Amino acid sequence: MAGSGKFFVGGNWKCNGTKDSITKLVSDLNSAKLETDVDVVVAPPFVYLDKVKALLTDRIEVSAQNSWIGKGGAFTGEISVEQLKDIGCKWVILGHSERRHIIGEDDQFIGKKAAYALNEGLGVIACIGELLEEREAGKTFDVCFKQLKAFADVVPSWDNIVIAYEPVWAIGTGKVATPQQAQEVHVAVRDWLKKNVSEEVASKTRIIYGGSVNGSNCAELAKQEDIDGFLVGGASLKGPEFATIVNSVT
Ligand SMILES: O=C(COP(=O)(O)O)NO
Repeated sequence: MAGSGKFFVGGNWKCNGTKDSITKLVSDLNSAKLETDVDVVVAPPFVYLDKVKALLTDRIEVSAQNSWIGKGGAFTGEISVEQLKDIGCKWVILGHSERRHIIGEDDQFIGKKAAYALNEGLGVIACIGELLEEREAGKTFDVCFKQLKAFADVVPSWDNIVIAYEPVWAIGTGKVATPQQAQEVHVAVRDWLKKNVSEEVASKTRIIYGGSVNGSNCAELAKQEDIDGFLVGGASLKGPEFATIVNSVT
């Protein structure tokens, strides 16, 4: 399995940063004291991936924020899994809600991307999560299970998958899910894996939470039994705060 820690914390830098700000952020991350049982991954914008990989110590891996659905070639604007591996990238975030709801990627397209990346040896951070109106309509589990099924139908194995539950209404809003709200969905996801994949996959797969996680709310969330880490957006752009979040999960 890519990464052997019991816990997993990713920093999704999204479309943020400059050469100078990222050099400073990496310097802060390199000097942070990080708990050992946590796999730590940061996902810079593509243009800075190689630079960040070269500057980071081995303690932190890099992830892409997306990858192409197959081999490279005449696909203008796309980045292939082969190219990501060529620069030492070990992970890719797929199915992020911003790619689902802004770019328009559907479940099957995302599932095929995940299958290709896994078959080529990348780890996949597989994102799921409901819209506010879906939660208010009582459809949270239906939405998450449908998104999960689109991965399960095609992935070759679950060994290198981390599931990130990111309620869309909590992303970038400051409206973090309560520990109880997050735990309820994480338990349901683990139960879905047990029923639809296997007991072993259900117990081994790390299920992480994302959506307005910060240095103040991470400890309460991390106490929940089925929260195995975080996928952090805004707070991951601040090195010391991201280190606080990493160290809160053990
Ligand atoms: O999208 C997110 C979460 O973003 P925020 O922490 O900024 O809510 N992670 O992938």
